[in-house]
Amino acid sequence: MLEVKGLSKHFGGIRAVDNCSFSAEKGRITALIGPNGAGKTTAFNCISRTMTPTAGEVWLDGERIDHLRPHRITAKGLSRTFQISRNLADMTVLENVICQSKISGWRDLFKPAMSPSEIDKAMAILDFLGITRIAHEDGSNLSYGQKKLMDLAALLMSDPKIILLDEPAGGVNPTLLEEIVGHIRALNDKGMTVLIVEHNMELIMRLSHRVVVMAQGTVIADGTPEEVQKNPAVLEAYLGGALEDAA
Ligand SMILES: Nc1ncnc2c1ncn2[C@@H]1O[C@H](COP(=O)(O)OP(=O)(O)OP(=O)(O)O)[C@@H](O)[C@H]1O
Repeated sequence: MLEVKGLSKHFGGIRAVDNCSFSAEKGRITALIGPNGAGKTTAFNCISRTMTPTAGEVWLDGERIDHLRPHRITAKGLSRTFQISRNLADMTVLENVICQSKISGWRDLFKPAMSPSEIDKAMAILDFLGITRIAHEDGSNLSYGQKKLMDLAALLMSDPKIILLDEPAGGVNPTLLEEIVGHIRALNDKGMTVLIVEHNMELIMRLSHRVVVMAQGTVIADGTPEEVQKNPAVLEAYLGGALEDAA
């Protein structure tokens, strides 16, 4: 279980994340939603320690992890994707998957580029995601959606027990979106804990077991998809009524 306690990240006078507490239960899919600028990505950055929090604690399976460096957090079993796909220039998908998964600790940079066991593992992951056909494609030739799948493959190389997905469906066509949903479900069925930031409300409402809602840096609601959809504070935060439309 991932527990976030009193997490804050301030940028000068901007309280991007302000005393937030929530958890992602083991084996469940938890969504972190909220309007633009609510602080979701900043919270992800603090949890995965790509940013140093101003205050607060992050616990993973009873162990405090907020003081650890990102590669140590990955080694503890927490991995994340980024909103913008990361793609290493002039590398194939297979090379990207292996190398991206290595950019976690500087010592790894001195290991041989790709060991046979890593290639086997990466190919098995590409197979699971149904993208072995693009294994030897140049990463820069991929569609936006294929890059999202490549990122997911790189994430799985570290054998995570919890994955943080930052907008996995953003900018993806409807067919691929269903594929990505299927993969997230399949991973969750295998016991993987998922914390997901996503703007696609319809997707969030049918995929998540639990939804945490942020607005202006704070948690304003936390409950089942049905509960948060009816919550007046949530509807107020989404002034356009996007949640009602998704219901
Ligand atoms: N490095 C930074 N320096 C200053 N302000 C920042 C920085 N990163 C984020 N912010 C501000 O913090 C607030 C929260 O941003 P954040 O990106 O975490 O929100 P979000 O909920 O992920 O938004 P979106 O859904 O649009 O991606 C915003 O006001 C943003 O402008």
